[in-house]
Amino acid sequence: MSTLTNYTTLLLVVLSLFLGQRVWRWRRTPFPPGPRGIPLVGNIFDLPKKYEWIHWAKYKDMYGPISSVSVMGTRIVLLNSLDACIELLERRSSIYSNRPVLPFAGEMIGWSRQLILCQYSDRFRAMRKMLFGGMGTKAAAQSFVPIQELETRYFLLRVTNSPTELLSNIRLMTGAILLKISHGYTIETQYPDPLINTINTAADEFHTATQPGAWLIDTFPWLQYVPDWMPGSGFKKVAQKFRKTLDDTTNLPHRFVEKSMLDKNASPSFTSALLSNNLDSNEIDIMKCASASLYGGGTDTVSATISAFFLAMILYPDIQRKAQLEIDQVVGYHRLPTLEDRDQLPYLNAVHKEVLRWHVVGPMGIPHCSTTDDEYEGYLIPKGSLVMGNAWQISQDESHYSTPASFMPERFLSDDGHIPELDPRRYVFGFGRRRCPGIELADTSVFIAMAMSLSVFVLGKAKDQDGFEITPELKPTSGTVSHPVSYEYNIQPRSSDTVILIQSLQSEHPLHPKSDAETLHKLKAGDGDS
Ligand code: HEM
Repeated sequence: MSTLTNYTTLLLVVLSLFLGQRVWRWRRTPFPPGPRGIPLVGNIFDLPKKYEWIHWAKYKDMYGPISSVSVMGTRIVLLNSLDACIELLERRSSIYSNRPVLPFAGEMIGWSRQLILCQYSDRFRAMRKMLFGGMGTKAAAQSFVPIQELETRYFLLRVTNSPTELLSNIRLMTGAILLKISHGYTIETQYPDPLINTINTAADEFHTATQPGAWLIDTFPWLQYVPDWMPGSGFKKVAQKFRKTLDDTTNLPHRFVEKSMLDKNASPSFTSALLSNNLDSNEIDIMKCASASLYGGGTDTVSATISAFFLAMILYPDIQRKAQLEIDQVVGYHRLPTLEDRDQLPYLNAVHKEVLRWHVVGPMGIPHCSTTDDEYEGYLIPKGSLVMGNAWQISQDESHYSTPASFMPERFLSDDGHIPELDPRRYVFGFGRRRCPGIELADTSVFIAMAMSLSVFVLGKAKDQDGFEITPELKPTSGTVSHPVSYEYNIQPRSSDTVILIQSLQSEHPLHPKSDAETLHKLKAGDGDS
């Protein structure tokens, strides 16, 4: 008994010393600098309403590469240098790989089961492992190149037939590629595809559900337990509706693959490859969410990058011509370029990098969340902080880039002893264990679209009613994924040779391949009956 008391006393002494030391540290170590907040709500009025990355980048001049604000008790840490991003989000990734807990979007609707909001856990690791094995390496991604090349050919045909629909056709191509890769699903191109409609609705609902401050339950999580009949509990109905859409985006395409495999007509895909491995029910659930993350993570980002590429070609016709000349010299005039030509197209590779740097489509990435207290450069980063790396700031950093405001692919070439500047793929895909799992697919999809499009089209400025050229501008939209605001353009076949080349595609590929929309409709209807 007395030994027990001694142990207890010892334990209490150690515990109080430990706590005392922590409180002492907390008192002594300041948070990363930032503007002074007001009681209770903190810096809520310092949060930017748009162009977050430009707003936060100004903090670098004011406070240095690491700064912070506090909103309703949560510390938001802003990293405005590549070194800080690498040190915290990569070298210390065991601490900085969580995502914020969002009671409404994450728990009530179910987004925390999907990769994007999944906590750093076994489920997260299992999803990332499946994605890495299925497409994370160059060799794995290689197996999807035929799909990317075929869908890009369809894109060329569609743009030729309806040149005013360039931007919507970019999105159609990207969606078609990703659903073919994830589930072997062929989208409908003549009327709105039912699967794409459902996924787009889920994306809109995600946006609504994750609006900061829009849902009281995110501040007071106990509200989820209020009974349905209570006034003010309408958010529960909204959550139920959004949850159904989210479940559909995960379950419907999965059932489509199961049915195609049973009918022995499944196209090879990420899902069908994993399903052949006799997974248990937990692994199947994880795999469904991993597959669903491909369209969700890839469509907007890849479309925005390709759209920025076309805009750059309109604004910089000399660069367009130089890239076309390089393609002509390597590929000739009688076939389309393929991914195999890539190593022989250094200038086009440089244009690709410059597009990624010129318009950073995920300028602030997705917030990481820290799981323990940490100290960096003499500042305390408390557990539960949201940590964001400003990729846009890095893209404009003069210590990495000469004249960063200019569109200058040459900066990435190694001709005549020139040392290439920092490859933007180092930071535009995020950092550490949360780094984008679709890098390889994004890299090849964008390159193929650039090479094939430049080989057959010439991009130029549109003209107004009086015949004057309209010069578009790069105006990014705000938000997690930033698109160039839509712009005017003129797109034409490059020459009579390219007209013949495009016509030959028409005879090789039907413009409207038979889609899987009908099967999906049936699966959806069956779902309604059950
Ligand atoms: C140019 C195209 C793309 C860009 C610029 C991009 C960028 C990013 C960035 C910045 C992140 C956040 C990383 C972080 O938190 O540190 C991310 C995450 C993610 N990306 Fe991409 N991405 C692109 C294409 C793709 C593609 C093609 C896919 C799927 C095939 C994809 C799937 C995802 C997923 C699922 C996540 C969440 C990862 C996680 O939370 O663990 N992305 N991406």
